[in-house]
Amino acid sequence: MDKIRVAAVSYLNSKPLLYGIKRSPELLSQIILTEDYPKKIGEMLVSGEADVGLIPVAFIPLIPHWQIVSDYCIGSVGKVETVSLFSDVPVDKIEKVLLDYQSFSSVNLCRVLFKNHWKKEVVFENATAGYIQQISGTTAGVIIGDRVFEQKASANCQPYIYDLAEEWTKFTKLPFMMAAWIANKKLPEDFTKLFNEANKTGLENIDAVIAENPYPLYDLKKYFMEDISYEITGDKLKAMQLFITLMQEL
Ligand SMILES: C=C(O[C@@H]1C=C(C(=O)O)C=C[C@H]1O)C(=O)O
Repeated sequence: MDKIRVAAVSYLNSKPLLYGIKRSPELLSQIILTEDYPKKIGEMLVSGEADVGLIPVAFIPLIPHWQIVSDYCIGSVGKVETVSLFSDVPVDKIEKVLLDYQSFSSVNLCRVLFKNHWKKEVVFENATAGYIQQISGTTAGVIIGDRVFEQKASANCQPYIYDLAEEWTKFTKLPFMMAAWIANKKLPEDFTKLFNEANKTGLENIDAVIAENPYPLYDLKKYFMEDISYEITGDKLKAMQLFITLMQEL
């Protein structure tokens, strides 16, 4: 059989899920693993360049035969820390929002929140690399992933930081699921079983995952154990459905 092409998010939040995959010779002999930023890997699943990916759930409507293939995801219950809207002014004064080119879920989440939660019209602009320098005055910006920690630590960090996962939970009383392992075709069951077990290995060995990824800007134990919520639950699936519905109404 051809190797299964697996695409994963290259951020810190995915390290616990990838830890066991990278340590399973049986799995590694069956796959080709690529790591990139979330929007890129979502596009790879849509175009058929990958068979399974830890992709932003906002891509689901673009994948006809999508299926979730693991019990684990990149999710949150309230605050997540790394899906943020940075601004010089409070949300009611924002006029324009630069949307992170690396994201597809959080940028759509931001639009859903402006319309339904903050009930405020603003101009959205799809940003390109370097956009973080343009966040200023009434122009805010969405930033996701490790760059949020960098921005918070930088001398020119904005005074207002809205955690979009927390705002979603305030709005819906639900958790959130930004990304999940999604396949664009049916995959062999013995593969998905092995894959799921490998996902769990890192979550059961968080100290080893942290030792392998030293990070000076944030407490990764808190990040992996309290901020990111990795298990897919009924409420996360409910949140995903609601999010996709609201996104399609934009
Ligand atoms: C919590 C996060 O969730 C991420 C946000 C995504 C998105 O906005 O499309 C996709 C994958 C996740 O890695 C993060 O990036 O820190």
